Amino acid sequence: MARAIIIVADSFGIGAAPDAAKFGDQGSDTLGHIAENCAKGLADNDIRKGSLNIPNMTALGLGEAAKDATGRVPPGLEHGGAIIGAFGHAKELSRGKDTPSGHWEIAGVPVDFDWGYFPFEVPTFPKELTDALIKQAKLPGIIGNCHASGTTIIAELGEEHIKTGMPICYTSADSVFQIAAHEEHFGLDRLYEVCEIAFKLVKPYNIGRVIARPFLGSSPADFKRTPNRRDIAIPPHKPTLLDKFSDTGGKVISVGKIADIYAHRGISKKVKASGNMALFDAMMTEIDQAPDNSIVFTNLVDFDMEFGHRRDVPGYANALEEFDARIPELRAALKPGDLVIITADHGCDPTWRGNDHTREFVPILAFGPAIQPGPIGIRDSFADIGQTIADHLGMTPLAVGTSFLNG
Ligand SMILES: O=P(O)(O)O[C@H]1O[C@H](CO)[C@@H](O)[C@H]1O
Ligand SMILES: [Mn+2]
Ligand SMILES: [Mn+2]
Repeated sequence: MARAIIIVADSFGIGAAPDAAKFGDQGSDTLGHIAENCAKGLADNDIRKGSLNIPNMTALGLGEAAKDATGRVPPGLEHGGAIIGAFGHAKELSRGKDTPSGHWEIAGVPVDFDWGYFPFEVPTFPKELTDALIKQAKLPGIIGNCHASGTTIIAELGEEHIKTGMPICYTSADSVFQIAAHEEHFGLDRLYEVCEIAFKLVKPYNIGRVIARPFLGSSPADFKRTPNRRDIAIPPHKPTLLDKFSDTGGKVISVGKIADIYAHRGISKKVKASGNMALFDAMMTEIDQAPDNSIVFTNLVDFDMEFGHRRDVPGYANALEEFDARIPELRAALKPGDLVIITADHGCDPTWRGNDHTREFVPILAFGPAIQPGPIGIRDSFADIGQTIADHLGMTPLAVGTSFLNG
């Protein structure tokens, strides 16, 4: 009688990874820098104030895990009482610090090859690629053609896009080709269709994902991306925990963008919602209904998309506090054979230069009625999470990773 609940707080790193310098990320620390800013009163706004207030994750051992990762407990996360979770930190074996690499590694499949990336120069996309896209998708042209933050480029080019009908194509330090277009003027189905064409065209460049980024509004003051984002992703190169578990009759319930990230492989049910709290609500409903022998797998994307990439420290702090406040509700809903793991897929330090991810350790906070609390130390791969879940669910061990249950 067992179930597993995985929650990826997207981008919630807890300190620079040993190989962070390779990425220009030495010294990055998503949690630590947020906590420091909060403690100094630099993350006060209308919604939140003062020190980072996340008592539930702190009681699960987050401060101690951060201390093991960086040498100090982030301010506000000191904990006097007993720690009630199994806690640790994990480094990433995969070569990239992107979302698919992090998630696939969590599910036992580290990414041991290099994704393709587009160069920082402008135009960023090869001419053959954009020419083919314009021709095959019958477009009047494209605009953007650079590295950009999605919200900034919509503000800059949204009006031109509406006027000309040319979609906004951009990329980031991730292996992505993103297309932003107006849901009404350009049309949502048309955008999805253009993305499908682009997905075929970027294959030779080894690009991991094409992402449709629809938006609404009439001027830079009110342009807003809608929840109709769609990721078209390359499937994992080897069977993941999800594939193996589904193959043996287990049920995998995706909440949020999990299904997209695994290219819909090994998924039994998909639930979507917009915003971390709505995703949490959806997750609670699924936990309530999920049968024995199931995995409820949730990605909370706002941490990354709304706050990490946007370099919004108060926003990130508030999102952590909102999430933390719901942990008692989650604990109360657990059944005897449940294992919950809270983790992340990479960092995205909101105090860091630029607007990209940061190469960091991720936290592992594990708990459940029969899970022994205490340190699980530094883990050599995110794959230890998948292996632990395989162990908990009584599966044949995965090829990569070491279970931290009872040991
Ligand atoms: O700036 P936006 O469009 O949110 O892009 C972000 O979202 C992409 C996919 O998660 C990443 O590549 C990152 O750059
Ligand atoms: Mn991510
Ligand atoms: Mn991201």
